[in-house]
Amino acid sequence: ERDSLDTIWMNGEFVDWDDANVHVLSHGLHYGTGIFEGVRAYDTQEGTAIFRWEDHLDRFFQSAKPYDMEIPFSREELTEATLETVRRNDLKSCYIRPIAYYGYKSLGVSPGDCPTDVTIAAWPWGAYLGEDALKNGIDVMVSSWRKHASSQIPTNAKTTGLYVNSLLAGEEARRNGYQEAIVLNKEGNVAEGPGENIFMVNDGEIYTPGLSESILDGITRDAVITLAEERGYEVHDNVSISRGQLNTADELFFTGSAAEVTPIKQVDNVTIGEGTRGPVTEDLQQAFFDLVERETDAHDDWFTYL
Ligand SMILES: Cc1[nH+]cc(COP(=O)(O)O)c(CN[C@@H](CCC(=O)O)C(=O)O)c1O
Repeated sequence: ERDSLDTIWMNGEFVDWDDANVHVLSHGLHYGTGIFEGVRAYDTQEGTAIFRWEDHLDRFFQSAKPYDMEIPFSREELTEATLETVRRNDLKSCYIRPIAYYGYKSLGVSPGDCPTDVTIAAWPWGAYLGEDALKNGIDVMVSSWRKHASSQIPTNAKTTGLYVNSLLAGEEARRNGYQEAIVLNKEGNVAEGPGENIFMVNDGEIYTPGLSESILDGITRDAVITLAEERGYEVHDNVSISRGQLNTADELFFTGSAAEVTPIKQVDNVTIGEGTRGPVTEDLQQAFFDLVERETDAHDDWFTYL
Protein backbone atom coordinates (compact mmCIF):
# COMPACT_ATOMS: atom_id res chain seq x y z
CA GLU A 1 0.00 0.00 0.00
CA ARG A 2 1.52 3.37 -0.93
CA ASP A 3 0.29 6.87 -0.22
CA SER A 4 -1.25 8.76 -3.08
CA LEU A 5 1.70 11.18 -3.31
CA ASP A 6 3.87 8.46 -4.75
CA THR A 7 4.70 8.82 -8.38
CA ILE A 8 5.96 6.53 -11.13
CA TRP A 9 7.83 7.50 -14.29
CA MET A 10 6.03 6.17 -17.36
CA ASN A 11 7.36 6.81 -20.87
CA GLY A 12 8.77 10.18 -19.93
CA GLU A 13 5.97 11.41 -17.65
CA PHE A 14 5.48 11.16 -13.90
CA VAL A 15 2.07 9.72 -13.03
CA ASP A 16 0.43 9.08 -9.66
CA TRP A 17 1.03 5.60 -8.29
CA ASP A 18 -2.67 4.68 -8.60
CA ASP A 19 -2.85 5.89 -12.19
CA ALA A 20 0.20 3.94 -13.39
CA ASN A 21 -1.85 1.42 -15.41
CA VAL A 22 -1.40 -0.50 -18.64
CA HIS A 23 -3.89 -1.92 -21.16
CA VAL A 24 -4.86 -5.54 -20.51
CA LEU A 25 -3.97 -6.41 -24.08
CA SER A 26 -0.36 -5.26 -23.65
CA HIS A 27 1.98 -7.70 -25.38
CA GLY A 28 4.24 -8.04 -22.33
CA LEU A 29 1.36 -9.13 -20.10
CA HIS A 30 0.44 -11.96 -22.47
CA TYR A 31 3.85 -13.20 -23.56
CA GLY A 32 6.38 -12.26 -20.84
CA THR A 33 8.08 -9.89 -23.25
CA GLY A 34 9.57 -7.47 -20.81
CA ILE A 35 13.04 -6.84 -19.44
CA PHE A 36 13.72 -5.28 -16.09
CA GLU A 37 16.30 -4.33 -13.49
CA GLY A 38 16.37 -4.59 -9.70
CA VAL A 39 18.51 -1.86 -8.17
CA ARG A 40 19.07 -0.60 -4.63
CA ALA A 41 19.71 2.93 -3.45
CA TYR A 42 21.30 3.22 -0.02
CA ASP A 43 21.09 6.02 2.54
CA THR A 44 24.80 6.78 2.96
CA GLN A 45 26.75 9.42 4.87
CA GLU A 46 26.98 11.34 1.59
CA GLY A 47 23.24 11.03 1.02
CA THR A 48 21.24 8.61 -1.10
CA ALA A 49 23.40 6.63 -3.52
CA ILE A 50 22.33 4.16 -6.20
CA PHE A 51 24.57 1.09 -6.20
CA ARG A 52 26.20 0.28 -9.56
CA TRP A 53 23.59 2.14 -11.60
CA GLU A 54 25.78 2.23 -14.75
CA ASP A 55 26.18 -1.58 -14.63
CA HIS A 56 22.43 -2.06 -14.20
CA LEU A 57 21.84 0.32 -17.09
CA ASP A 58 24.29 -1.66 -19.24
CA ARG A 59 22.43 -4.86 -18.46
CA PHE A 60 19.05 -3.18 -19.08
CA PHE A 61 20.04 -2.37 -22.67
CA GLN A 62 21.75 -5.77 -23.13
CA SER A 63 18.63 -7.59 -21.93
CA ALA A 64 16.52 -5.93 -24.65
CA LYS A 65 18.72 -7.15 -27.48
CA PRO A 66 17.55 -10.79 -27.87
CA TYR A 67 13.98 -9.49 -28.30
CA ASP A 68 14.81 -6.82 -30.90
CA MET A 69 13.46 -4.38 -28.33
CA GLU A 70 14.55 -0.78 -28.94
CA ILE A 71 14.63 1.20 -25.70
CA PRO A 72 13.24 4.61 -26.78
CA PHE A 73 15.19 6.57 -24.15
CA SER A 74 18.90 7.30 -23.80
CA ARG A 75 21.06 6.27 -20.86
CA GLU A 76 21.10 9.89 -19.69
CA GLU A 77 17.30 10.18 -19.90
CA LEU A 78 16.85 6.96 -17.91
CA THR A 79 19.42 8.04 -15.34
CA GLU A 80 17.76 11.42 -14.80
CA ALA A 81 14.30 9.77 -14.69
CA THR A 82 15.53 7.32 -12.05
CA LEU A 83 17.16 9.98 -9.89
CA GLU A 84 14.02 12.12 -10.16
CA THR A 85 11.78 9.14 -9.29
CA VAL A 86 13.74 8.59 -6.07
CA ARG A 87 13.69 12.32 -5.28
CA ARG A 88 9.95 12.79 -5.95
CA ASN A 89 9.08 9.85 -3.70
CA ASP A 90 11.33 11.29 -1.03
CA LEU A 91 13.08 7.96 -0.56
CA LYS A 92 16.36 7.91 1.37
CA SER A 93 16.98 4.23 0.64
CA CYS A 94 14.86 2.17 -1.71
CA TYR A 95 14.52 -0.51 -4.32
CA ILE A 96 14.27 0.71 -7.90
CA ARG A 97 12.48 -1.26 -10.64
CA PRO A 98 12.97 -0.10 -14.22
CA ILE A 99 11.08 -2.18 -16.78
CA ALA A 100 10.74 -2.08 -20.57
CA TYR A 101 8.07 -4.18 -22.25
CA TYR A 102 6.20 -4.53 -25.51
CA GLY A 103 3.03 -2.50 -24.90
CA TYR A 104 -0.44 -2.25 -26.39
CA LYS A 105 -1.04 -2.30 -30.11
CA SER A 106 -1.72 -5.81 -31.41
CA LEU A 107 -1.48 -9.34 -30.14
CA GLY A 108 0.11 -12.41 -31.65
CA VAL A 109 3.53 -13.62 -30.53
CA SER A 110 5.35 -11.36 -32.92
CA PRO A 111 5.47 -7.92 -31.29
CA GLY A 112 4.95 -6.40 -34.72
CA ASP A 113 4.17 -2.71 -34.25
CA CYS A 114 3.74 -2.85 -30.46
CA PRO A 115 5.47 0.11 -28.76
CA THR A 116 8.24 -0.45 -26.24
CA ASP A 117 6.97 1.10 -23.01
CA VAL A 118 9.37 1.99 -20.22
CA THR A 119 8.51 2.71 -16.60
CA ILE A 120 10.58 3.28 -13.47
CA ALA A 121 9.21 2.81 -9.97
CA ALA A 122 10.87 2.94 -6.56
CA TRP A 123 9.73 1.84 -3.13
CA PRO A 124 11.17 0.94 0.29
CA TRP A 125 12.25 -2.72 0.42
CA GLY A 126 13.99 -4.13 3.50
CA ALA A 127 15.79 -7.47 3.75
CA TYR A 128 14.58 -9.55 0.79
CA LEU A 129 14.40 -12.79 2.78
CA GLY A 130 13.80 -11.14 6.18
CA GLU A 131 16.10 -9.47 8.73
CA ASP A 132 16.74 -12.72 10.57
CA ALA A 133 17.92 -14.28 7.29
CA LEU A 134 20.80 -11.86 6.95
CA LYS A 135 22.07 -12.68 10.43
CA ASN A 136 21.21 -16.35 10.91
CA GLY A 137 20.83 -17.70 7.38
CA ILE A 138 17.94 -19.47 5.68
CA ASP A 139 16.80 -23.01 5.03
CA VAL A 140 16.57 -23.85 1.34
CA MET A 141 15.67 -26.85 -0.77
CA VAL A 142 16.97 -27.99 -4.12
CA SER A 143 14.00 -27.50 -6.40
CA SER A 144 12.64 -30.26 -8.64
CA TRP A 145 12.34 -27.54 -11.31
CA ARG A 146 15.49 -27.03 -13.36
CA LYS A 147 16.78 -23.73 -14.66
CA HIS A 148 16.18 -23.46 -18.40
CA ALA A 149 19.37 -23.49 -20.42
CA SER A 150 20.68 -20.20 -21.73
CA SER A 151 20.32 -21.76 -25.20
CA GLN A 152 16.57 -22.05 -24.55
CA ILE A 153 15.97 -18.56 -23.10
CA PRO A 154 18.95 -16.25 -22.63
CA THR A 155 19.58 -16.34 -18.86
CA ASN A 156 21.91 -13.34 -19.16
CA ALA A 157 18.90 -11.21 -20.17
CA LYS A 158 16.75 -10.25 -17.19
CA THR A 159 13.49 -11.16 -18.89
CA THR A 160 10.14 -10.91 -17.11
CA GLY A 161 8.89 -14.18 -18.64
CA LEU A 162 11.83 -16.11 -17.13
CA TYR A 163 10.51 -15.55 -13.65
CA VAL A 164 7.81 -18.18 -13.97
CA ASN A 165 10.73 -20.63 -13.69
CA SER A 166 11.84 -18.77 -10.55
CA LEU A 167 8.28 -18.77 -9.19
CA LEU A 168 7.86 -22.52 -9.75
CA ALA A 169 11.09 -23.22 -7.85
CA GLY A 170 10.62 -20.69 -5.07
CA GLU A 171 6.99 -21.55 -4.42
CA GLU A 172 7.81 -25.27 -4.34
CA ALA A 173 10.36 -24.48 -1.61
CA ARG A 174 7.97 -22.32 0.41
CA ARG A 175 5.14 -24.85 -0.03
CA ASN A 176 7.50 -27.36 1.59
CA GLY A 177 8.41 -25.15 4.51
CA TYR A 178 11.70 -23.73 3.21
CA GLN A 179 12.45 -20.07 2.66
CA GLU A 180 13.99 -20.26 -0.80
CA ALA A 181 15.09 -22.71 -3.50
CA ILE A 182 18.38 -23.61 -5.11
CA VAL A 183 17.86 -24.29 -8.82
CA LEU A 184 20.03 -26.77 -10.71
CA ASN A 185 20.62 -26.34 -14.45
CA LYS A 186 19.59 -28.95 -16.99
CA GLU A 187 22.99 -30.68 -16.55
CA GLY A 188 22.07 -31.11 -12.87
CA ASN A 189 24.78 -28.75 -11.61
CA VAL A 190 24.07 -25.80 -9.33
CA ALA A 191 22.88 -22.69 -11.20
CA GLU A 192 21.55 -20.12 -8.76
CA GLY A 193 18.53 -19.17 -6.68
CA PRO A 194 15.21 -18.01 -8.16
CA GLY A 195 16.33 -14.41 -7.68
CA GLU A 196 19.90 -14.72 -6.46
CA ASN A 197 23.37 -15.97 -7.39
CA ILE A 198 24.94 -18.56 -5.11
CA PHE A 199 28.42 -18.85 -3.55
CA MET A 200 30.13 -21.75 -1.79
CA VAL A 201 33.06 -21.60 0.65
CA ASN A 202 35.38 -24.61 1.12
CA ASP A 203 38.63 -24.58 3.13
CA GLY A 204 38.62 -20.79 3.02
CA GLU A 205 38.36 -20.61 -0.77
CA ILE A 206 35.31 -19.18 -2.56
CA TYR A 207 33.46 -20.75 -5.49
CA THR A 208 30.55 -19.55 -7.61
CA PRO A 209 29.06 -21.05 -10.80
CA GLY A 210 30.48 -19.63 -14.01
CA LEU A 211 28.35 -17.57 -16.40
CA SER A 212 28.05 -20.60 -18.70
CA GLU A 213 26.06 -22.46 -16.03
CA SER A 214 22.83 -20.74 -17.24
CA ILE A 215 22.82 -18.03 -14.58
CA LEU A 216 22.23 -14.29 -14.52
CA ASP A 217 25.44 -12.28 -14.67
CA GLY A 218 24.81 -10.83 -11.22
CA ILE A 219 26.10 -7.39 -10.32
CA THR A 220 26.16 -8.21 -6.61
CA ARG A 221 28.00 -11.45 -7.54
CA ASP A 222 30.59 -9.35 -9.35
CA ALA A 223 30.88 -6.91 -6.42
CA VAL A 224 31.32 -9.72 -3.86
CA ILE A 225 33.98 -11.40 -6.05
CA THR A 226 35.87 -8.08 -6.11
CA LEU A 227 35.51 -7.55 -2.36
CA ALA A 228 36.64 -11.14 -1.68
CA GLU A 229 39.74 -10.81 -3.89
CA GLU A 230 40.58 -7.49 -2.22
CA ARG A 231 40.50 -9.34 1.10
CA GLY A 232 42.91 -11.93 -0.19
CA TYR A 233 40.48 -14.79 -0.72
CA GLU A 234 41.09 -17.21 -3.57
CA VAL A 235 37.94 -16.90 -5.75
CA HIS A 236 36.97 -19.50 -8.37
CA ASP A 237 34.23 -17.76 -10.37
CA ASN A 238 34.00 -20.02 -13.37
CA VAL A 239 33.30 -23.46 -11.95
CA SER A 240 30.55 -26.05 -12.07
CA ILE A 241 29.28 -26.92 -8.60
CA SER A 242 27.62 -30.34 -8.38
CA ARG A 243 24.52 -30.96 -6.37
CA GLY A 244 26.54 -33.19 -4.02
CA GLN A 245 28.98 -30.41 -3.23
CA LEU A 246 26.16 -28.44 -1.59
CA ASN A 247 26.00 -30.96 1.27
CA THR A 248 29.73 -30.87 1.96
CA ALA A 249 30.17 -27.10 1.67
CA ASP A 250 31.67 -25.29 4.68
CA GLU A 251 29.46 -22.27 3.86
CA LEU A 252 26.86 -21.23 1.29
CA PHE A 253 25.32 -17.83 0.62
CA PHE A 254 23.11 -16.03 -1.88
CA THR A 255 23.85 -12.63 -3.42
CA GLY A 256 21.52 -10.25 -5.25
CA SER A 257 20.38 -6.64 -5.37
CA ALA A 258 17.33 -7.60 -3.33
CA ALA A 259 18.96 -10.47 -1.36
CA GLU A 260 22.22 -8.55 -0.76
CA VAL A 261 24.34 -11.24 1.01
CA THR A 262 22.11 -13.90 2.60
CA PRO A 263 23.68 -16.93 4.33
CA ILE A 264 22.26 -20.41 3.72
CA LYS A 265 22.29 -22.65 6.80
CA GLN A 266 20.49 -25.78 5.62
CA VAL A 267 19.93 -27.45 2.27
CA ASP A 268 17.13 -30.05 2.26
CA ASN A 269 17.48 -30.23 6.06
CA VAL A 270 21.22 -30.96 5.81
CA THR A 271 23.10 -28.52 8.04
CA ILE A 272 25.73 -26.47 6.24
CA GLY A 273 28.88 -25.90 8.29
CA GLU A 274 27.85 -24.88 11.80
CA GLY A 275 24.25 -24.31 10.76
CA THR A 276 24.45 -20.54 10.83
CA ARG A 277 26.14 -17.67 9.01
CA GLY A 278 29.70 -18.85 8.32
CA PRO A 279 32.81 -16.76 9.13
CA VAL A 280 33.75 -16.04 5.51
CA THR A 281 30.13 -15.21 4.70
CA GLU A 282 30.03 -12.83 7.66
CA ASP A 283 33.29 -11.20 6.58
CA LEU A 284 32.01 -10.64 3.03
CA GLN A 285 28.55 -9.58 4.21
CA GLN A 286 30.14 -6.98 6.50
CA ALA A 287 32.39 -5.80 3.68
CA PHE A 288 29.35 -5.50 1.39
CA PHE A 289 27.29 -3.49 3.87
CA ASP A 290 30.26 -1.28 4.81
CA LEU A 291 30.67 -0.62 1.10
CA VAL A 292 27.03 0.19 0.24
CA GLU A 293 26.54 2.26 3.38
CA ARG A 294 29.77 4.10 2.43
CA GLU A 295 31.56 3.29 5.68
CA THR A 296 34.51 3.06 3.29
CA ASP A 297 35.37 5.32 0.34
CA ALA A 298 36.39 2.33 -1.79
CA HIS A 299 34.77 1.90 -5.22
CA ASP A 300 33.16 5.33 -5.15
CA ASP A 301 32.69 4.95 -8.91
CA TRP A 302 30.11 2.26 -8.11
CA PHE A 303 27.80 4.89 -6.63
CA THR A 304 25.51 7.40 -8.31
CA TYR A 305 24.55 10.05 -5.77
CA LEU A 306 21.13 11.67 -5.91
C1 LIG B 1 17.71 -15.12 -11.48
C2 LIG B 1 18.57 -14.10 -10.76
N1 LIG B 1 19.86 -14.42 -10.51
C3 LIG B 1 20.68 -13.54 -9.85
C4 LIG B 1 20.22 -12.31 -9.42
C5 LIG B 1 21.21 -11.36 -8.74
O1 LIG B 1 21.58 -10.37 -9.69
P1 LIG B 1 22.05 -8.92 -9.21
O2 LIG B 1 20.83 -8.25 -8.64
O3 LIG B 1 22.53 -8.24 -10.45
O4 LIG B 1 23.13 -9.10 -8.17
C6 LIG B 1 18.87 -11.93 -9.66
C7 LIG B 1 18.37 -10.57 -9.21
N2 LIG B 1 16.99 -10.64 -8.74
C8 LIG B 1 16.30 -9.37 -8.72
C9 LIG B 1 14.80 -9.57 -8.67
C10 LIG B 1 14.27 -10.00 -7.33
C11 LIG B 1 12.75 -10.09 -7.35
O5 LIG B 1 12.21 -10.77 -6.46
O6 LIG B 1 12.11 -9.49 -8.24
C12 LIG B 1 16.81 -8.47 -7.60
O7 LIG B 1 17.60 -8.95 -6.73
O8 LIG B 1 16.46 -7.27 -7.63
C13 LIG B 1 18.05 -12.83 -10.36
O9 LIG B 1 16.75 -12.53 -10.64
